[in-house]
Amino acid sequence: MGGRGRSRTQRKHFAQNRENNWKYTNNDSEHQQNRENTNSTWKSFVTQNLAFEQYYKEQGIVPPEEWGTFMDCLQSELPAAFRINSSSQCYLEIQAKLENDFMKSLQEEGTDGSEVVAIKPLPWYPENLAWQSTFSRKQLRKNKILERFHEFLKLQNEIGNITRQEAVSMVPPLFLNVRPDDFILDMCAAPGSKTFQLLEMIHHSAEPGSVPGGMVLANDVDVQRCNLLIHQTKRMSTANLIVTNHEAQHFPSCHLNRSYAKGSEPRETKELDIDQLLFDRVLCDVPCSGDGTLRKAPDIWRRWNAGMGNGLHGLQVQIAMRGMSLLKVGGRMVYSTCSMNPIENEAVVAEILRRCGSSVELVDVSIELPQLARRPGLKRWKVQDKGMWLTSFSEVHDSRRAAVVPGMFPSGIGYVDAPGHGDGARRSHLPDNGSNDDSQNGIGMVQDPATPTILAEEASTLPLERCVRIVPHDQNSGAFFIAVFHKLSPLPVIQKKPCWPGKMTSTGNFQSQSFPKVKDINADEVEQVDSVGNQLSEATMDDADILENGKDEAPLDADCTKILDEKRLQFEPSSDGRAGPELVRGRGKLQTQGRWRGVDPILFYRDEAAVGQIKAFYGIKESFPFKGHLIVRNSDISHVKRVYYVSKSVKEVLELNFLAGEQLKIAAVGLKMFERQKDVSAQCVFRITSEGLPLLLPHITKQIVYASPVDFKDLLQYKSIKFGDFGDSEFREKASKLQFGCCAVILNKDNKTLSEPQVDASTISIGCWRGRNSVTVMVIELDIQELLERILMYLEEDSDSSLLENKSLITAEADKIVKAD
Ligand SMILES: C[S@@+](CC[C@H](N)C(=O)[O-])C[C@H]1O[C@@H](n2cnc3c(N)ncnc32)[C@H](O)[C@@H]1O
Repeated sequence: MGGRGRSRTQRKHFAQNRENNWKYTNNDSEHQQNRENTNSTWKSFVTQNLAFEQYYKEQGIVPPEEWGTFMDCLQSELPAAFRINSSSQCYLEIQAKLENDFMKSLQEEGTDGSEVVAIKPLPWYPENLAWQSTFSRKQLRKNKILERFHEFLKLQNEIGNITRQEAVSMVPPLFLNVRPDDFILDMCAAPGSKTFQLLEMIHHSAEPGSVPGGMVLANDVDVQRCNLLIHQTKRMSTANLIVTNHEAQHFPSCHLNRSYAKGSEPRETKELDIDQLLFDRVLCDVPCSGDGTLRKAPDIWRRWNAGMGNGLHGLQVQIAMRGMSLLKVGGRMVYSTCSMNPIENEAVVAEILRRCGSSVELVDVSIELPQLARRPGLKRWKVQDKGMWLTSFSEVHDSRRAAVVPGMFPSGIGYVDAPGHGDGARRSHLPDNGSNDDSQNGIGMVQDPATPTILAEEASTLPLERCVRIVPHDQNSGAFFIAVFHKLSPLPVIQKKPCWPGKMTSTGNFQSQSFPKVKDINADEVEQVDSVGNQLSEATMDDADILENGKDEAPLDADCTKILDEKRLQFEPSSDGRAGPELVRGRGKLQTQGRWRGVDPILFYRDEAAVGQIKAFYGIKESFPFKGHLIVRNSDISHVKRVYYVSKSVKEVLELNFLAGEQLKIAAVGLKMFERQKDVSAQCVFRITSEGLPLLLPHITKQIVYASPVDFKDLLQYKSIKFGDFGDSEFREKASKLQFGCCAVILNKDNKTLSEPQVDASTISIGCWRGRNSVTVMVIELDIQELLERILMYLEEDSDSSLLENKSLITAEADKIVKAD
């Protein structure tokens, strides 16, 4: 399929098979025409919504002369985009394949005879790591000519070498300026594409076998989506991740509390580096109406209404405020949505600035990512409620004050009902943020109650132009909104202003109305929350609050490893990995993780004998931080099935969490490094997992054997080979001298004589099982397929004809696997 030398006829056929979704003209009548002839693949969806058009025209999110182009773009399918995982072993190979193979083979001939680029790196993404094609995902699936490229994307995505992700969704993590040692909180993380990106960033420059100093704590309220996130991030094989399941607006504080340590199992917590869980970077990619994804999810056209954004504003403010309180001084927080609605964007940013006052600044990022086309944030907008346009809170009818709050308006100014209200009497302003009167920022614009209110259209005096708006037609993408905050000092004690539905009384108190299950974010930080004006301090969470929050949460299926495990186990002899904690639950015993019922526990693995046996069997070097870094998820230590490895950073957070009374409800943590095997003849019952091997390999001195390219290929192809059938006598001899049990087979690319194990970034290795008479591969089919393809590529470069003879066999094997998948 495909290939560099594709003929002209093929190219024309290819051109006819796809829509021309990269060419736009500026002629408006043409646009109208285009819109009427909505492209065929979208016929099943209505791609119009008059309320949408009326709303955004009125909000002025693009100038009137661009409206046609904007709508045309929204009504066309989104080009597919993907990111190369820079921490993957073969990311340079993937880059080379895209540049040297697909970029050329997918080129299309333009109408004027010129070549049109079909895939290209996104110019604003560093190091050519992100790519965009001119085909939509649907076209990739359906178009025969794109089949080879599509198969490539699918395979690399599953393995974790690339992540298919909408281009603009890659932007927020870039604005976080992540460093390898950062502690990062991803507050609304599922399904996890940005979490994956954040992990890539902290792992980017890590040497093989080294663990970066930072960590990512990825949180989501939705259990099912949390499971997706865990599945997604498993492809990363990282020891630096914790996944939690909380409402972000109530994300717990973890404060060192020595009293919790009493009576619990002994922990190595004498010297904790941290005594409070705060983060260097916080990502608030909040739930939103999502109309920036219309090109990818056209069903939103049908569902869209202005109320969607209004309904989310309060929650978005709460989540962002909680994020801000968990951010370290000097840290950066990114607030983002895939919505175009100013109520979910600028209005939220303005409210954060008003609440945080001079503790926080909105960062001007105009010189960052210079190639990214963006527009400044809006300073003026209106609120639409029940079809009515409102320019200030004074216009909100009493009966609607539960739904429309002052913070939604550019000034953020609320009003109290003055005597005589209802018959057109004057209204006076309420203090917005008493202790943060910062006229430069436009904060605390408290008007003299005697001054008559001017009901002119409001404009914010906050520097909202620093926000980043990405509109679809600037670079043929989805729409996104991003705001970057810098925390300058601890959050001040401020007059708290409610943002949830409610009503101001004439005494200035706020009567909360129904906003079920959503407390004000600052509730976590104040002693009493029932009226405006409570004291706000830095993050402290009352334990009782957490218990209360936890009560009605659904039990979490913490063992999300099972999706992948089920695949893996098909090829792994004697594995008892299925007997996970969910089976224990099946027998009627509900696991508990501290205070969290239905969640598998987190325990440091302190079985000295077992840990010592693992260490001795694989000859794990003293220099490798091992003891104290192992975690199990089963309270019955005698039945440990999986052992997870955690980085120093994650270890610290876990230890702090224990000392804080297990505030965090942890769904997944660390890297699965060992798994128990049933084979009793093995000296060590724990095998090294495929995901654990790359990290451990540079640190083990035993159970390693080097294989020639031919023997390595044979192993992958036949899965199990008797000692006598290996071609290389040295390998045969060395393999037969290994102890029974798990071993690592390393590809000796150059057939060198190696006395010492040598591991670098290009080392290819697989986990195997040394049985009585044979060696058996313990790798899932998908990885086998990828490895076979890489070896094929390597053989292509090699001039040894005896190796080349095997090429067709390998290709056939790889094809067989693709088809079976
Ligand atoms: C825009 S999506 C996040 C996308 C994600 N950051 C990514 O890049 O893959 C919003 C997420 O917020 C979650 N969510 C909704 N309400 C939440 C809350 N109160 N606390 C935490 N997460 C919430 C949803 O389950 C959803 O997964």
